[in-house]
This record gives sequence, C-alpha cells and structure tokens, in this order.
Amino acid sequence: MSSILEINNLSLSFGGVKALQDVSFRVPENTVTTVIGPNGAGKTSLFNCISGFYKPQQGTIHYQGKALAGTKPPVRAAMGLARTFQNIALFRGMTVLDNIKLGAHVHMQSGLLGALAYFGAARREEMAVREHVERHIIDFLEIDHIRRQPVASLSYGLQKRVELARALAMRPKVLMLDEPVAGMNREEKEDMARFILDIREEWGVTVLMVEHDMGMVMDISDHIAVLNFGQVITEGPPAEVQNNPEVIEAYLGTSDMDSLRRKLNQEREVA
Ligand SMILES: Nc1ncnc2c1ncn2[C@@H]1O[C@H](COP(=O)(O)OP(=O)(O)OP(=O)(O)O)[C@@H](O)[C@H]1O
Repeated sequence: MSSILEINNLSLSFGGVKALQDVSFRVPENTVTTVIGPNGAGKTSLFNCISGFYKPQQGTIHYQGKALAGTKPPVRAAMGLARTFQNIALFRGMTVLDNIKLGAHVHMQSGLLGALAYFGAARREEMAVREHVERHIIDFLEIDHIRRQPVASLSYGLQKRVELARALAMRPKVLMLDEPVAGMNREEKEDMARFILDIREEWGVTVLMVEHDMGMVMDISDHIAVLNFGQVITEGPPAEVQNNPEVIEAYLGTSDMDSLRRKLNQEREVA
C-alpha cells in the first residue's frame, strides 16, 4: 500500500525538552492511522510539525512524495492537509454554516494578482463546487437542523461535529483529528466513529488521528503508531500493537495482558 505521508527521522526540542526524537513512520493511503502514547509522548507536537505550526530541527515530512519543509500552514491546508484541534477551535459567535464556509476558504485566492486571475468563470465554478461540498457535508454529518445556529449554543458533541465539518470543507486528502472523541458521551463517540469510518470509505480520505480512547482506537484504526517519550516504539495493525509488551508497558505501566484486557473492557463499558 502506498503512503500518503512519510515522516523520516523527525526531531524537535523545546530548550532541553526533546518532544520528538528521530521519529519515522508512514501513513498508508486511505487508512485510519492513529498515533497513541501516554501524556506528553509528543503526539500533538508531531501533528504540529505535519501541519507546519512547529519547525522540526531535524528530519523530513513528505506528503504525496513532496517534501513539506518551508511550506506554510495555510499552503499545507490548501494542498489537502486539514486538521481539527484538541480544544475546539471554532468561531463561537458565528453560525454553523459560516464556520463551515470558512473551511472552504482555503481554496480562495488571496492578494491582488490572485483576485484578478480569479473572477469570472473560474470564480463562479469554485463557488458552485463550494456550495455543493457544503451541502454534501451538512447532509452527511446530519447537521442541517442546526446550520443557522451560533456554535456557542450547541452541545460539546455537536461542536466537535461542526469542527469536523469545517475540516471536510477544506476538501482534504488527509484529515488530521486531534482527540476527536475526548469529552464525549457514549452515543456521541459512536456517531463520531461511524463518521470517521465513512469519511475514509465513502470520501476516500486518509484519516490520521491522535486519540486516547483505546476502545475506539482499536475498533476503527487500520494502522497504529505508538509514541513514548518522543520516540516511535512500534507501528502496525491494532491486533499486533495491542499484544506488544513494550506498548503495554509504556502505555499502561504494566506488561500484564490481563490488566490490559480489563482496562480495554472497562473503557468500553464506561464509553
Ligand atoms: N510549545 C511548547 N513549548 C515547550 N514545550 C512544549 C511545547 N509543546 C510541547 N512541549 C513539550 O513537549 C513534550 C510533548 O508534548 P505534546 O503536547 O506533544 O505531547 P502529547 O503526546 O500530545 O500529550 P497529551 O496526550 O497530553 O496531549 C512535552 O514534554 C511538552 O511539555
């Protein structure tokens, strides 16, 4: 299977803190790939390097075979790398629809030259595509009934769904989700898991996710990379990762398989 993202030997430090050390892993195309690891392992730092907010001191990131070094975050977004954030980053006073429209904005040209080249037929075509995409996303995520409501008035689970809608409006090839089910109740988690699987299957989008909910991670991931203290300790399919003693030790502080199973079951029950 070909890789849509390739991370090679990435290192990032903040003063004396080594957030990422020689991190290498692949994101196979059209998979749900998940990065797991204990708090502080470097997962968000890795996301920030991929989306261009942090500049690693060493290493390379290739997206569709192209090196991303020096490419600014908005350009990466326009190239098809969209993301959501650990803490919801929406415009709370604006309506759901306006927030989604902002996502589509990454495809609009900016600057005088861009604007000059961008009116007439091309602009009309872009607007038609945007409207079509927005309609499709609203139907797909079942948020038609709230499209005129301000985001601040919505439940947490719905706000997370609107954030997902905005990221989809960027027409991504890789959708990066930072803790998509954190803080959700069981029903909201199940909805989100179903949407993520459909985004991969029906939309052909590769999903790269950071998530702590192990039940969900094991259920919907095709491929998992495990970070610990800024290093990848293993990567592979869920069944393999789940049985790796080093992972169990790092992630749960025990290499006892029975307690891992108990913990996974408990999480499923609580969820
Ligand atoms: N902007 C920053 N300035 C200084 N240190 C940082 C910064 N961002 C991250 N770090 C440090 O880098 C290390 C990795 O943090 P990171 O947030 O990437 O971990 P994480 O795996 O996402 O954790 P969590 O699961 O708690 O979100 C931590 O020691 C953290 O304190």
